[in-house]
Amino acid sequence: MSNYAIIVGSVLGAAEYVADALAESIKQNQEAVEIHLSPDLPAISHDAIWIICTSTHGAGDLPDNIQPFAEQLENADLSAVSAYVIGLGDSSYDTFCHGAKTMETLLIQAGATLLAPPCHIDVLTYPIPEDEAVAWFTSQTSAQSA
Ligand SMILES: Cc1cc2nc3c(=O)[nH]c(=O)nc-3n(C[C@H](O)[C@H](O)[C@H](O)COP(=O)(O)O)c2cc1C
Repeated sequence: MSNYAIIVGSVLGAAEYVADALAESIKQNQEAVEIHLSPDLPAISHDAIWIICTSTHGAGDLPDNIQPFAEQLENADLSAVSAYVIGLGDSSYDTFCHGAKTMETLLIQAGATLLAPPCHIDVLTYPIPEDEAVAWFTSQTSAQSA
């Protein structure tokens, strides 16, 4: 069983790079991780810690690849799930990181526990968002295990 499930929403690949970098960091700590690029709720363990890693496109929309998963969450019971949310966005949009905010709302409505306030990464400030994401995630997991 994986310790972590990274659930990716990406159009152009940046969130996928972030997921890959997070997975590398997790594996270095001898923990198991699965990346879900076409996430499907029944295939994702509720015992793993979920990391939702999504960008925003359109006018505050979720990427197409994660939209079916978002719909599955609408009627789900996630009371056994603990999760982190990492959003990628561009602050020149007034819908900055709305995709990640949508996922946060869905998780909470379904009863999941957020292990930390979401991390919203502005790609204008952090052109290499995976570095920022790994630094944030490492600080969160260190705080949890302290
Ligand atoms: C057509 C288009 C629409 C976008 N719309 C938004 C938006 O509404 N809000 C936001 O925060 N970022 C928006 N972005 C920025 C992307 O979320 C950002 O570039 C992100 O890094 C893309 O990640 P991805 O490659 O994983 O899809 C948009 C980017 C594009 C190209």
